[in-house]
Amino acid sequence: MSASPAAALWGYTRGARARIGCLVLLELLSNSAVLLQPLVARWVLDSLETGEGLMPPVLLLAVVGMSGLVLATFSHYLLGRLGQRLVFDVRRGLVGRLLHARVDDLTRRPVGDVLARVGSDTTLLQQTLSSALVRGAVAPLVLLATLVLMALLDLVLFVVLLLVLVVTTTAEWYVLHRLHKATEDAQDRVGGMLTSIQRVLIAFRTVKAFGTEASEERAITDDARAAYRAGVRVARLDALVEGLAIGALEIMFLVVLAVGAMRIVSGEMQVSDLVAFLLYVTYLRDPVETGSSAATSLSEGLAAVRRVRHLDVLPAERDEPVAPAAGRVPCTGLRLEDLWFSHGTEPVLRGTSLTAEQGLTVLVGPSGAGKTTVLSLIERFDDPDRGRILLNGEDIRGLTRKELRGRLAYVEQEAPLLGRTLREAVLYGAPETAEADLPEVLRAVALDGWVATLPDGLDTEIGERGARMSGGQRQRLAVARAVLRRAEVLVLDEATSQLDGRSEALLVQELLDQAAVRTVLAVSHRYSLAARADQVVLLDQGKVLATGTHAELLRSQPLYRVLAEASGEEAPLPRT
Ligand SMILES: Nc1ncnc2c1ncn2[C@@H]1O[C@H](COP(=O)(O)OP(=O)(O)OP(=O)(O)O)[C@@H](O)[C@H]1O
Repeated sequence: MSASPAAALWGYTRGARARIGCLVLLELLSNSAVLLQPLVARWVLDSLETGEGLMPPVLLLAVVGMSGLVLATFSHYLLGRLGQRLVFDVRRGLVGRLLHARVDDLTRRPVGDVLARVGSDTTLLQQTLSSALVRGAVAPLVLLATLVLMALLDLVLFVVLLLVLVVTTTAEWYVLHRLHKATEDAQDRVGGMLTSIQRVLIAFRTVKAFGTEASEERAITDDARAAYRAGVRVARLDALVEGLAIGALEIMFLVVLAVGAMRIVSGEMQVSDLVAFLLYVTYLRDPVETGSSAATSLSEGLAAVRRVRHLDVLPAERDEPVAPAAGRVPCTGLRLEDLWFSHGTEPVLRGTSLTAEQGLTVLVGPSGAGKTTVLSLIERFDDPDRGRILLNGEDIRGLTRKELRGRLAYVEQEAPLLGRTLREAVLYGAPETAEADLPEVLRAVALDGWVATLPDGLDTEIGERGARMSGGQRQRLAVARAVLRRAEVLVLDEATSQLDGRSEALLVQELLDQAAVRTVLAVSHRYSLAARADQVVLLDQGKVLATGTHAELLRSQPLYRVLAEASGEEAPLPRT
């Protein structure tokens, strides 16, 4: 967040500066054509008075007018295209940042707010990065040229006009400063509203079940109202800026007309000079309006940049190996040695050590014991503060994250699915899988029967009527997806929590089959899985209390017995 918003905004134009330069030239050309017109009009009027031929000045006026029009139209199109291109570049950069961010950095942000920053804030930037930059650069030059031409036409009128200009411009800058703050506030409020909507959408069933539609509606409406009020404030200040700009020109026109008329009466000025001067006064409107709308857009853009930068500076996960080449340790599977980890000040893991070799290891423990945290460290979503993790004898910090994750297959707690169709969802992460392998894996997770009932089978779109998936079906598909990766280690977080007895029995069997050829580490509250495991590790308050079989832990660990009994599953072994 070190660069100022203005520097960051300028940074976004990298790669397009030559195009911006060409557009500035094009705009200067089209404005020059416009600025020539009053002088040619004066020539027309003088020709009328002196009786010289009218044709040359009228023809020149037409040519100059047409050239200005063509150049302005072309420039308008090119500016629009440039804006789209620059916003595309910003969005592409942001998407890259988001996807390479650290899990914790991104998941702690409300999704709605992230969406607002990537969506509406970047849309605001579009205008700023094209029209505002180019026209904002050209407008002062055009204004200067107009003023110089006016000064050459009549110095007294010019001084009068300058006084009005200074007063109104000062007022306009003051309002612009307030507009800048108001815009930032309005964008923040839109982000807040989207966050509230996202919260409700995620827990929509709970909202219905608890009958809280009305209170949620009130809360979101309050957010929407706050966004509305902030937007109205922006509109008010925007209108004020616009009004000041137009009002200033009206006053200038009247003052110039009055003073000019007096000067004609006293013989100090020609009528054709006053007409040309008045034309320049009307032309003043253009660079002043363009300048003020460029300033407005720049102000909005800077507010947007500030919000976009919050995402744009998200540090990426480092992906180079960080451990010194300490050499291999003779062990297989996963070995966790004395892991310490904290999210803040309080450690979540306090010297966790465990070994999971080929076979099924089930990690159990009370809620908040640190089970998911252990899996996060194995996947290197985070690195431990102390201790190390070995994968088949190698310190995982000696592997790139990509390499490490390629050797693991992970099923996260909510088992979210990615992909448009069921086929894409199951092949996610293993797209090279042969079509012939799919029936077997679907059978293994007991989804073959359900898929057979769908008219479009695996091509059924997820989320559409035909494929509304239950939590259990989603979990089974997530396990199938992980199995297809044929990784060295299968890591599962509560992968059987939503299954009925029959599907669970099938899935447990599949996990046992997997455990016959690879290391399977499963966090589970289901003691039916623990009962079939090669070993069970009991974690409590970030420490391993005991390791053994289900029967051994039932006998020796009161906490394990309490947890097993509380799960309400099949009766534990007799106590000693
Ligand atoms: N991103 C985070 N920031 C701060 N604290 C966190 C974060 N993630 C987890 N924690 C805390 O770390 C502790 C361990 O959480 P973890 O999710 O590992 O427990 P768990 O054993 O998997 O629990 P459960 O069985 O309920 O899923 C909890 O106290 C939790 O509140």
